[in-house]
Amino acid sequence: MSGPRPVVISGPSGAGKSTLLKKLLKDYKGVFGFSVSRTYNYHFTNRKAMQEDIDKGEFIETDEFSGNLYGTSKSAVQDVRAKGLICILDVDIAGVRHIKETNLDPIYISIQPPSIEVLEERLRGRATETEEKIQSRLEEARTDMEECNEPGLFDIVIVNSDLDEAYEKLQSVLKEVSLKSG
Ligand SMILES: Nc1ncnc2c1ncn2[C@@H]1O[C@H](COP(=O)(O)OP(=O)(O)OP(=O)(O)O)[C@@H](O)[C@H]1O
Repeated sequence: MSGPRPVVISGPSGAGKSTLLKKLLKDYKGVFGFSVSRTYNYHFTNRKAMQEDIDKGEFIETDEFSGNLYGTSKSAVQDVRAKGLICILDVDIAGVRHIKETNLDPIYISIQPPSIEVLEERLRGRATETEEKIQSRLEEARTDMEECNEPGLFDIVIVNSDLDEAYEKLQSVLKEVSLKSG
């Protein structure tokens, strides 16, 4: 498969994934791409077709919302790659494990907060979540912070303490493994 390898970005909510990705997209315009999610509504035949594709393992992630099924298919990721763009996949750790079972061969990067306390501050500072949501995110973060060090799961774990330093690291990892291969 020609084209640059996709990049998986994972890590707890509030660790700084969007902040880092935003900088990356601004500094490297036209280098990155996102796979377009396919949406199937409640219409029976569409939904059935999507379910069949899910059963065949064609999707790397799916979600259901208001009776609609959403998903990112493997072919959508390959389409981005075929265009010579680095496909960014922002997924949770379950998504990482799922992608490992495919032949997509991405680079796996985990973005971690320096500590759970700092993460909590950032989540509160962002002021986008209810208290209940903050608590459930912190709970999920504890698991994520442990699992990210599992041998072989991520190619690199970047601790986002100082934003500029974390961004430098992210760029250098991408330059080493992906930015050059397009
Ligand atoms: N290095 C940093 N130092 C201080 N604040 C930071 C740093 N990185 C990100 N932040 C701030 O922390 C908050 C959470 O960051 P961000 O929204 O990028 O997280 P995220 O990982 O994308 O979360 P989600 O998965 O919920 O989208 C934001 O308000 C952001 O401005």
